[in-house]
Amino acid sequence: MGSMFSPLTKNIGIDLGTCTTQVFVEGRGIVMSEPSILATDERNRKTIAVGHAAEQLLAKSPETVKIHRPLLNGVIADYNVTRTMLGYLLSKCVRSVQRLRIMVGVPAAASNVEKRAVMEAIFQAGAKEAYLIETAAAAAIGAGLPVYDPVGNMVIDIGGGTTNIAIISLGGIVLSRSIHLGSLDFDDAIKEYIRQQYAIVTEDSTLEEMKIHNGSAVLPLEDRGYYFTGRGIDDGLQQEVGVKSSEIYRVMGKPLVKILDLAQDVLRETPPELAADIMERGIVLTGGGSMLHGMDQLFSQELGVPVVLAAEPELAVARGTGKALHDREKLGALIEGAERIYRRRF
Ligand SMILES: Nc1ncnc2c1ncn2[C@@H]1O[C@H](COP(=O)(O)OP(=O)(O)OP(=O)(O)O)[C@@H](O)[C@H]1O
Repeated sequence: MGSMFSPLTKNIGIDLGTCTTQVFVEGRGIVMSEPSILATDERNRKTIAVGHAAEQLLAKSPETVKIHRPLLNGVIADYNVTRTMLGYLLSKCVRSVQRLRIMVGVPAAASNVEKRAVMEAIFQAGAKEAYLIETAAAAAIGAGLPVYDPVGNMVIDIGGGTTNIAIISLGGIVLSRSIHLGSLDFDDAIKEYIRQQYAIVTEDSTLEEMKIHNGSAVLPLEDRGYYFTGRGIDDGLQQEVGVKSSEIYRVMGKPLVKILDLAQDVLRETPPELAADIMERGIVLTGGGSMLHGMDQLFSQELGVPVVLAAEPELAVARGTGKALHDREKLGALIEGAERIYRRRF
């Protein structure tokens, strides 16, 4: 493998997320974090903006612009848009002459077809070598867990559209589960509540802000109000409403319970000697969704296990994919890879 030593080869880890795409370049760290959004001009179907720039267009919502969110529940929903978005984002991170070796995280529940689509998108975006790793394994590595040691490590990665849970030991996955449920489902639960309770509809960005600023996974000590404007369902008029933290806490309970149930199932199925390690060493939470206020406290209370939030939890998967690429010889069982044998133009 002479190419391994080529100075032009760049190891790149990507968290191709439902909400955010993050790029880790070996030697530089996280170089990009952009919303997984692409905008096209409807008149000629051309791409006009990607990431933050596309998000800004969304706010202005001109009629000639169509906004695409090519990922759903952690997997590719629109292949062509994903390929274009990835190619564009990568072109901003690396020089075209560089030989790219790329690793991307995929949920445990991704089908072979879904995995092939990710692999193909990586090649089409310019990679010479493409690798996949389960999202939760990448998160554990990115969070700095001792995944090679003969101890049980448990990680729960709560993203926008998926939650991935894994038990890792001796450089391999002992058990992993994923569910099509994440922090976007908290937004949906709040949206539905506001619609029913106040007969108001509001922007997705407002719902997200409400969740981040006033949401809580545990009963909030201080019941603060969040004031926002929305459009009345009956009269179409703008009106201001205040929603309390305790209301937001209550409506998020349903999706939260499903994530807790999955974590409980995983713990129940974990071999006893590894379960004992986890009871002692605790569980690590990663992913943007884990940053919800009180999430670690809730998991700890309900599972009866110490729980810690990783440092910069939203970056763990991207960091982990990059680190795993560097250690890919050691992590044979954890990753799938292929070298491009044909060249197509992006
Ligand atoms: N401080 C915060 N409190 C609560 N939620 C947050 C916070 N910060 C970010 N989030 C939520 O995290 C989610 C995005 O997390 P992340 O970037 O890990 O997901 P993703 O990787 O795009 O999704 P997936 O892994 O499901 O494909 C968003 O729904 C966002 O609202």
